[in-house]
Amino acid sequence: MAIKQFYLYGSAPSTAIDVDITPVNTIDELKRSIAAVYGVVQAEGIAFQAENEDLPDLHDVENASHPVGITIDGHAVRAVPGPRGLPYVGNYFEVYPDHLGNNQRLFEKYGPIFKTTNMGKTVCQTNDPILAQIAFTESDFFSKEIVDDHPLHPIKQDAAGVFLSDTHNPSWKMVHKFLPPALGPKAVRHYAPIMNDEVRVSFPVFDELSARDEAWNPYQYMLKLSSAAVGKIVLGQDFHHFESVDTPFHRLPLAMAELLSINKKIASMGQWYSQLPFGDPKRLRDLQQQISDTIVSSIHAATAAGTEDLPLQDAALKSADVIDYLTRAVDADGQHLPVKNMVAALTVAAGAGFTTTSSLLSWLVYGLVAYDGMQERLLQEMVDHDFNDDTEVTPEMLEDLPMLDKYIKEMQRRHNPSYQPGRTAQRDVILPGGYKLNKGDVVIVALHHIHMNPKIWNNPDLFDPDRWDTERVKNRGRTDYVPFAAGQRMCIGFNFALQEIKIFMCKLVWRYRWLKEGEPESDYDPFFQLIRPINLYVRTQKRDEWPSKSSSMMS
Ligand code: HEM
Repeated sequence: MAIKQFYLYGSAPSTAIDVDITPVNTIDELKRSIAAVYGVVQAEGIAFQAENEDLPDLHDVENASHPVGITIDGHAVRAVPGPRGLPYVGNYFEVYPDHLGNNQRLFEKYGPIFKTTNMGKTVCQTNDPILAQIAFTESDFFSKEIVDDHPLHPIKQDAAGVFLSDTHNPSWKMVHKFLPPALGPKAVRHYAPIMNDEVRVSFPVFDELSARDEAWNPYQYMLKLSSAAVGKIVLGQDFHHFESVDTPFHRLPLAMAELLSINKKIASMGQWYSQLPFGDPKRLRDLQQQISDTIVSSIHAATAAGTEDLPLQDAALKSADVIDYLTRAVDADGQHLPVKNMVAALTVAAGAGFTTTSSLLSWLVYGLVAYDGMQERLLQEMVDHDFNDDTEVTPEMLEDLPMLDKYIKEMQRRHNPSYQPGRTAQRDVILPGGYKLNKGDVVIVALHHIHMNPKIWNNPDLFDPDRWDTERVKNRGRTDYVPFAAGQRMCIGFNFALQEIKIFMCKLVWRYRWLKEGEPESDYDPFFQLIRPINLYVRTQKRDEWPSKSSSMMS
């Protein structure tokens, strides 16, 4: 038996442990064995050395007379760097309120991964696409496990299966079997008419706002619009959001938006705060109950309709809405999704559905008034495709609107609503670059900062939809652009979101001219769980003329 002593370079040689290298025949096999012992994610990054001499071949390692040091990508193995914190609050005042700006500064100072502690919660953040890909891949190394330090911990809910529960919880597998077919590309196509109707219903209100010629805050109305669509398509409910300019919000979207806002605050304040029996934590629990009660009533109403059971894929195409789908859909064993999972999953799908799309729609409106020429180019594309006031926007039409597509892609690069999907180390792990994590450490894939990483994106601050036509962007890496995350726990609603947003944008850009009111404020709301614009005001004018077709389209 050939036993050699190995240690992680960067630690003292006295920490070396015995490893039996008898079964190993090549240097690559040795690297793989060592990777398995130490949890090195990419074995090919391993190199060996002793007494500051490189040991490139197997026989060099075999003949070494001292403990063999292990380096990763030419680096010593090191803890994830980060700023020193203050007692109790940690790095809170260094990160908040401008967490996007401050985290950018920390990436510039510490490199592709850094660690901060805020009020007792410690997370690592990465803006590196390779590290992101490793974290996003459900594996022996990482999983979505919502531990105490995870940003979703205050609203963790096992029964939800999706979004708010651990991948290892059996409810994830269960809900993930039932919910995605209802949000897959085919199912979403059959919701296009409802999406057209929802935006049409909003016209009298936007007409009235245009006639008043007053400045208004688009977020409130985009929230009304996107929650109305999700209310109809996911929950089968009419929220009556567009009866007049001042119609109040339905209590369900209001409760969900408040819940997210409170969660962001609780998550940034730490574990002790979430345990309080009064104040924000109590309000959070009350809101959760209120939302669940409303959804239970919707399920009862759908079940009372007594429709036939159908296999998952058929149910997805024949159901009137997602709630109708879930009450009818049965799996290969003829089983329904249990009601407790149904309530929680519907709550999550509805909440995830409209909070994200309302923020993105608001940024898209922001782009119409902030970025020169965008509105004109989007309108021209519709003119060239023979749009008119009554055009029913179909999924087929959307496939042939490249400007709209790249405008939305660029907006999700520059101002994506979601920014902090977290994954948890399942064992002690050594990442490329030699960064060592302990089991239970949380890595946040900083979506905004990947999208703003100058190593990936030329001139990342510049809003430039045409970059999507360049070879560099077309040939980008798999995790260079991840607005919906990646891997098994990525967004299952992205088909829904993109179709809805495209239909709404077509209709709203066709019908209204969007005008700047003051200097558009690109600042985001630092106290919201998602990135949404704050203090954005616009005015609209109902269009009464449109440009002519481009000359290239005349023939
Ligand atoms: C612009 C719109 C949207 C964005 C940017 C977005 C983004 C994301 C991201 C980043 C995740 C991963 C979260 C994590 O890993 O912790 C996610 C998950 C999810 N999203 Fe979306 N989303 C959008 C719209 C929607 C819509 C419209 C729906 C449903 C109607 C939806 C339903 C979900 C669900 C259920 C999950 C959890 C999947 C799972 O846990 O396996 N999303 N979304």
